[in-house]
This record gives sequence, structure tokens and C-alpha cells, in this order.
Amino acid sequence: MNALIIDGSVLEGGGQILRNSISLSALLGRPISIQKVRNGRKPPGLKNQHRTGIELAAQIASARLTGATNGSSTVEFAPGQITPGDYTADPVTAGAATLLLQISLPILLFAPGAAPSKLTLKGGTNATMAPQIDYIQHIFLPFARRHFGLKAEVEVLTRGYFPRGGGNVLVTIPPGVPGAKLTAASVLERGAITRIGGIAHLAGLPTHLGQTMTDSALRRLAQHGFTPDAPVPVPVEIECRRERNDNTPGAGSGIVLWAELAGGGMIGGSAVGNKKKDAATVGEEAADELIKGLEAGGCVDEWLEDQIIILMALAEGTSEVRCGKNGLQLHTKTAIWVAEQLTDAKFDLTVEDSGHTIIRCKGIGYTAAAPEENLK
Ligand SMILES: Nc1ncnc2c1ncn2[C@@H]1O[C@H](COP(=O)(O)OP(=O)(O)OP(=O)(O)O)[C@@H](O)[C@H]1O
Repeated sequence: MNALIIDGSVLEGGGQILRNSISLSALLGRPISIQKVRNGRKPPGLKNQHRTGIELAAQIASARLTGATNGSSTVEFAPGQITPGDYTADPVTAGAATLLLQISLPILLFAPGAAPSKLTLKGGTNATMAPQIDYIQHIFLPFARRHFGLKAEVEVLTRGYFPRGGGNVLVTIPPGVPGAKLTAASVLERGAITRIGGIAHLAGLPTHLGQTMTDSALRRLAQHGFTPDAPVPVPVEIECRRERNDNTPGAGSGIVLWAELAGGGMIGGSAVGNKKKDAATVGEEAADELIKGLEAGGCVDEWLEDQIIILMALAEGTSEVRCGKNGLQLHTKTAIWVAEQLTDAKFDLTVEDSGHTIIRCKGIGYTAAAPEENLK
């Protein structure tokens, strides 16, 4: 079969095109040639962290991989048999473990087998420009479980912070059942906030910084009326978690907040600490991000928006999700574009008078039973 050419410079032109197209290529058994890799980034080309993810996907899908070297602008991925099992990926740097999950999870979801697959993902658990691992545990997975029927568990064994990395995350994915499909999600009702949860985490730093992040986030949320004492009370619980020094290679901190909405929506807000930022600012930044997401009025935040596109494309039936009123993110448009290149999923975008976009997608009802039937 000729390789399908994927133009890596389209729209966002970043690493997510690689992850989504390779996951779909593996599932569909469709060879792809990704050209102009990360052409929208400076410098363009493959980075270590993306290469690690692609190599992991190639292992899982017994793929023939060419061009997967750092700096490369063309990557060819010719998938073979998907084999469930135990896999380890290590970017060595503090590259995001969660982005290794983003490329590999969809592939393993459907792999029939006798035992669960286990992914050991190393690197950064709480990096910038990527979901923090707590975002995956408390926002992405609960949403995907509830609305798409996705089954996977994530356990953080060791946190890894920039620049040392060294995190260790164990992901358990139950064996796929032959013929089983993801269910279509319908998340249109933007209900009230039922609860705001959060985790402020740190390692190798004074313990009180965790409380400072927490207190400043609570204060900011309260200023916007998100407090148990407000006329419309909102339960808010932020856990403070200091990792043991002997279980974390470097030092670092961060905070992830999430609002659970009636109707099944989830909105997140987060921030990662660094040496130049005081802990109170980190807490405020996360709260501000959460408040901004809540004010956008959608059922998903700006990141969940792009992360669920691949699930919508694979699910059986028509998914529909109400997004914020500020227009779709470029990442989301890019993920839709990739899904349309590789699958027959049909996306339809409706912009309401209020400015909210509803994404509808008639998914392909992917099943591992007969991959060729899923082909575009
Ligand atoms: N603060 C955040 N919270 C949750 N998810 C995030 C956050 N920031 C980024 N993400 C997610 O991380 C992914 C980043 O994709 P993107 O292509 O920008 O990154 P990348 O692979 O690091 O590549 P590049 O280096 O090319 O930017 C997207 O799926 C996005 O939704």
C-alpha cells in the first residue's frame, strides 16, 4: 500500500500532528509519510521527545520506521501487527511523559490480548506546554472514561520535573475486547459547577511552598465567587502533595485544578513552578486559567478540546461536544484535519449565536477485529 502523505506544516504545524497521525496509522494499518515535520516550530524537525514517542508507537505496532532521527523533517511509518504487552519509553530528558501517552494510548486501547498492557513512561511528569500527569488523571481520563467508555489507569510512581526529568508513570490498559468500540460522547449541557478539585505538588523544595500555591489559588477562586461560602456554594478541595526527596530525582512544583460540571463537562487550569516564579504566582496562574476556561462557557477546556478529537473519530456513532465561546483552538482544528486525512470520520462545526462551537463527529466505529474495514 502506498504511504499516505501527511503535511506536518499544516495549521499548528507542531508535534501533535505526528502523534495523532501515527496513532491512526497504527490502528488502521495504513502506512504514512509525514513531511515538513513540525514546520510551524522554530527550529522545525523532529525533537528528542517526539522521536521517543514515535519509537514507542513503532514498537507497539511492529512498524517499519525511517527518518526518526533528531532534526529530521520526514518520517515514514509503516505499521504492522499491534501487540499488546509491556512497553517502556524514556526520553532521557524532562520531555513530557504525558505526550508519550498521547501517541501510545489509542493504539493499545483496542489490542486484544489475555492480559492488560502496561506502559512505563519516563521523563517529565509535570512539564510545561503539555498536560501535567495530574491533568491526565483527573481531567482527561475521567472525561474519556465517562463519555467514550475508554478504560485505562495511570499511576505516578515518581514525579519528574524540568530539567532533570526522571519521572516514572505506570499506565495500565485492559486488553481490548474483539469487536468492542468506543462509545460516542454527547456533552452539550453546560451545567453548574459541582466541585472544584486540585493538586498542588512539589519535590525537593520547602514544604510550605505547596501551601502557598494552594492558598493563593483558593484566594483567587474565592474572589470570583468559587468558594463554599458563596451565595451559590462551590465545594473546593485542593490537596497538597509533597513527594519524598528520596523518590524524586530533581526539584520542582506545580498545581492542577479542575472543575467538574453537571452534565459531564470538565474544565482544567494549571501552572508549573520555576525558579523565577514565586509559589503564590503559580497558584494564581492556575486559578486564572481555570476561571478563564469556566468563563468560556464550554463543557471542555481548550486542551481537552483537541485531545478528544481522535476519540470522536474512532467512536461508534455521532459525538457532540460543546466548546468555549472563543472559537476552536488551532490544535483542535489540526487534530480534526489529521483525523480527516486518515479516516472517514465526518466532522461538522456549528458556531452558535453565543459564539460557542459545537463539534459533531460521525465516528468510524473502529474495532480491532478487522482493521482493513476501518480504512478510509
Ligand atoms: N496546560 C495544558 N494543559 C493540558 N494540556 C495541555 C496544556 N498545554 C498543552 N497541552 C496539550 O499538549 C499537546 C501539545 O501539542 P503540541 O503539538 O503543541 O506540542 P508538542 O508535541 O510539544 O510539539 P511542539 O514542540 O511541536 O509544540 C496538546 O494536545 C495540548 O492540548
